[in-house]
Amino acid sequence: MDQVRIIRHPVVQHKLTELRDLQTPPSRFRELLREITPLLLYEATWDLEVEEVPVRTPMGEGRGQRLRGAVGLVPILRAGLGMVEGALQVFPEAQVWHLGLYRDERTLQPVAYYNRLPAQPTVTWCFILDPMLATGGSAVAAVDMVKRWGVPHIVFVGLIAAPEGLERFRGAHPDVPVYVAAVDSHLNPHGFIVPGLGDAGDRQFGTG
Ligand SMILES: O=P(O)(O)OC[C@H]1O[C@H](OP(=O)(O)OP(=O)(O)O)[C@H](O)[C@@H]1O
Ligand SMILES: O=c1cc[nH]c(=O)[nH]1
Ligand SMILES: [Mg+2]
Repeated sequence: MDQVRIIRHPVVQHKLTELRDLQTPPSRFRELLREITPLLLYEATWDLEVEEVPVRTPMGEGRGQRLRGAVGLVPILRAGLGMVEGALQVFPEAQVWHLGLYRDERTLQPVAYYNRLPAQPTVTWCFILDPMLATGGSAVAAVDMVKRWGVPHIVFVGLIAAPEGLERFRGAHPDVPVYVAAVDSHLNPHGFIVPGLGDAGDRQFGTG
């Protein structure tokens, strides 16, 4: 399987275009991010395992399927926070484990500032949520942390990736699938995705 999947669904692309638009204010940006995340997860969850179970309907006995294994959502602060609510609509019982990473503006290296993952893994599947994969440093660092935690199945779910970042990510974690709505042209000299959408954290929270 190609480990990078671009979700080209028309509804996803419609919402992504509004997210990119510099006129979109933070309130609408947050709403769009909440709306688009379940659509991304729909595609990113095809490989989840199920088990056959009996089900009693008002009309009698039937057979059904139930998801197997606990799901963890791992938003990368800050921007990944905006994807949590939409992801919880898909997995209301998921555990949410936050990772705090920011990119040093000068070196573009990720700096970890929050990680309360317990010693032992508590989930089987882990969906790492971050709208932007630019140089790939933050995504690689997040997967490093989740792998050290010991989760067997890890998937990265984002909105926009840069080709440079995807190459770096594939080099570091070829086993981890990446689902995004777009792969853009390139990174500018400051490490921003072009055309991208700007700083996803600032656009959500009205900062910067
Ligand atoms: O692929 P990279 O080059 O590592 O860049 C991507 C990272 O940059 C953004 O976070 P940022 O550092 O702006 O932190 P913030 O979400 O707190 O604004 C974004 O949400 C990613 O985490
Ligand atoms: O374009 C970019 C690059 C990194 N982080 C963002 O939020 N946007
Ligand atoms: Mg930011």
